[in-house]
Amino acid sequence: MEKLKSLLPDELKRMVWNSTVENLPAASSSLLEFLLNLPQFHQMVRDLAAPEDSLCAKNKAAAMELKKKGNQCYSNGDYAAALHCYSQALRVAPQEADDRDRSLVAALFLNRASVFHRQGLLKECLRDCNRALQISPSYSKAWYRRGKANAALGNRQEAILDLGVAKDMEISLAGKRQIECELDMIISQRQSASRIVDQCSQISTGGAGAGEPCQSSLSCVTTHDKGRGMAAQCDIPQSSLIHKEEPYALVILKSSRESHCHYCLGELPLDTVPCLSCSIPLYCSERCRAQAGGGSLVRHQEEQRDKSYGDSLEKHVMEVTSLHNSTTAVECFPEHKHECGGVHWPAVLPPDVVLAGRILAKHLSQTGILMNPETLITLGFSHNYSLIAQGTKLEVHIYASVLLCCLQHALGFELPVNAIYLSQTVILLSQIRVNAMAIIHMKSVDPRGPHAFTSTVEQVTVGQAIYKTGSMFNHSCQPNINAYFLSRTLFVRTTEVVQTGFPLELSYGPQVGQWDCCDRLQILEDKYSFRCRCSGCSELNIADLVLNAFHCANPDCIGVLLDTPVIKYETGKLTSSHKTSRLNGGSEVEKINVKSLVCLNLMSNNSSCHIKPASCLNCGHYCNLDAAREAVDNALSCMHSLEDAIASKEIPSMVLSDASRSLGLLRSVLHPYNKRIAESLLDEGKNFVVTLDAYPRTIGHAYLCINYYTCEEHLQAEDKLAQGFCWTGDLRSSKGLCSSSIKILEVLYGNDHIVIGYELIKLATIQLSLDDPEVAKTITRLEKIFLRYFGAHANLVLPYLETLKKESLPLHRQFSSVEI
Ligand SMILES: C[S@@+](CC[C@H](N)C(=O)[O-])C[C@H]1O[C@@H](n2cnc3c(N)ncnc32)[C@H](O)[C@@H]1O
Repeated sequence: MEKLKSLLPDELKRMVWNSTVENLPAASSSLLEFLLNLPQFHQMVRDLAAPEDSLCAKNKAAAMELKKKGNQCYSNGDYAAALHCYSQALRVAPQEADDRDRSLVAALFLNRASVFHRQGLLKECLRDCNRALQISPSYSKAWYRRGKANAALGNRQEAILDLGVAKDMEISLAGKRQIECELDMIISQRQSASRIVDQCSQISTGGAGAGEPCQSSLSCVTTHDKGRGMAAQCDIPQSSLIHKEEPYALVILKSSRESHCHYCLGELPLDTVPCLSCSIPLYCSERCRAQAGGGSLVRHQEEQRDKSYGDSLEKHVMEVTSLHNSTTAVECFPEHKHECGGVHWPAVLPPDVVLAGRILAKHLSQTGILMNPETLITLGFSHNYSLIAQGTKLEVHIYASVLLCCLQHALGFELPVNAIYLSQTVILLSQIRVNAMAIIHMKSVDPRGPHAFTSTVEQVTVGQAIYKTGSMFNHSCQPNINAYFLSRTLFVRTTEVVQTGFPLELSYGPQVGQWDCCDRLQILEDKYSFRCRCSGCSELNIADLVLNAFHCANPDCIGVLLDTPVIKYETGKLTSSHKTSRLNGGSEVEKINVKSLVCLNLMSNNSSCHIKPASCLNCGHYCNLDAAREAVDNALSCMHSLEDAIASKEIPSMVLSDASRSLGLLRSVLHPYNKRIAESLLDEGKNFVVTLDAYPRTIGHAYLCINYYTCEEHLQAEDKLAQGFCWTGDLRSSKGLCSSSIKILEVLYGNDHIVIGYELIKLATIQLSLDDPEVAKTITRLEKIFLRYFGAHANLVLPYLETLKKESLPLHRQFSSVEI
């Protein structure tokens, strides 16, 4: 990209930089003319789109090498390494490749099944046997392995049938005898059968609450300040499911490519299913692969059935080896199909460019030839082209040109590369910038796993997608709806009662309580190019006043001292409207800060009255803010040392006591609800990814929730200390700090905000570790908050909730039992 940019003449760059929607075709025409005459551009497109030069194509030699390596690892008992080799081999093995007259792919599936069997992963073993048998129905070893896995799973009847087929197919006498022994053993066991369920069918068919109907009470309205948006057509109760939608187009993010299914975005199982024509995507099941356009298994050419079995065996063979039983046709757009076959571009281009390619391909497949390029704009999304920064504009143009040429390789000349289509693709990319939604999943903890408490629980952005109706919801920093995802499906739920005609607005990211007004406005302008006009940014609210405030110099006064930028934004609100928004936190907050708000309101009504920086809004006391800032910087550097110590998993007691002192200092200089007391000093939860096997279970337990919470922006200074105390085993101190951080969050966000829910998870796990019966109350409150945000889907979104509930039951009973 940089190389191409550097080759463009300055005049052309200026033309693109200064282009508007109106003169876009002229700029596109000049750019395209230049690029199409540039050998480097053609080379780049060839590198990305020509399958013959691609490293992403299937490669039999590489697959054979990996198979050999896998076999060595298997013989040495290194099953994890063998599994890795076989999975990699499956990724690059061509479907039609043979290995000693047997399908190479079938042999690899069977080898991987053997590894799973050794590792006790019987369902994975069974699925891989099925795959081997669908390609090679007469693979006796695969029938044998299937029989053994079914027997171990207690599926006695299936096992008997499998081994019956294996025995019939086995040529050697010794082999037949061994199978007979197995059969006798199984027949003598009396266990009931159960079939295994497809990996992601639970989500796609529902699971608890997934069948919940939507309230069809939305209408699309237009306002002068926010454009189109959604509003309530009638009064909608809190926690109602108001919208459910499949994506128009979706792309997985690079960071999740090796860990999540490229279609449903669920976490990948160990028995991954690769694309059959290229080595890029991985799927969790054949069904997802078929839906994405990654192809379906085909029967190996040598597999001529010249043998017939008895009736029951015949039926069994047909059922197991049928190529269609796992990929029942589901109506969908095969979104990977056009970019498959070993081309590089889906692996190299940024996700929003790949997403644009998927949208174009879908549009083309639905409408036939793109006769009228104007129809692209009528996809109906708003865009921010004229507001994009100059440098970014140039990149958008070059990416659009590359994408069009790559797509033409796949789709042929139905997709012409000309100025009109380039302009449309540029607009499409600007639409994606404004309308694409980040698909966020919570990384689940398997409560049944042997290391349940060693897993981290965090929010992971796994994909980016366009939802046609979902994109119509406007933003508010004080949202009244919550958007979340199960698999790739978008769900939208009200988080409060919404009256008829009121706008239904979600948060695009920043919320009141999380950042102050100035930061929120900046983020929204940078990312979405709009000036937010929500209630949070136009009406006074407690959180915006206290987030960056200092403590009054008079220790007995609880009024706020504001810095100059905050004063600018807060008084700006007053001139535009004289309203006071939610007083989060109820009576306590009103007591503390209502005076400040009244003071601000008075000033707004009296133009001769000005808010003075560094003077308390309550009592007028002056404070030296420079000295206060210096003290804060020193305290924060101690907190950073604690953060480093936690990351290195060794916390010297000095660091912990310095951090405790610093917290005291922060509390004396900053307003009690200042963001920096509450703010995360850590980036993400990644520093906390630790194996807790080495730690006592109680600490591990308490620690889990901390991992969880670090995904949030706001990890309190108290939180940091709470982590430190967890590590040193001082769970009581940890619990105290956690409780005070909840109090701050209640003021900033309101009592039942999801952020409080995340913090309560942490409190509950600490309480569980302490055998504290109060945990019952914490979990009841936690459930109420999750119900508000996720309704009946709460347990699907965060399966860990169920684990917590189960763990707390004994304590709950103890707490509620009658004294005798
Ligand atoms: C995802 S679209 C929402 C639908 C859009 N209003 C439309 O007419 O298509 C995002 C765009 O809506 C507008 N918008 C959304 N929330 C807004 C807000 N709080 N204040 C001002 N404009 C907003 C901005 O133009 C933003 O780029």
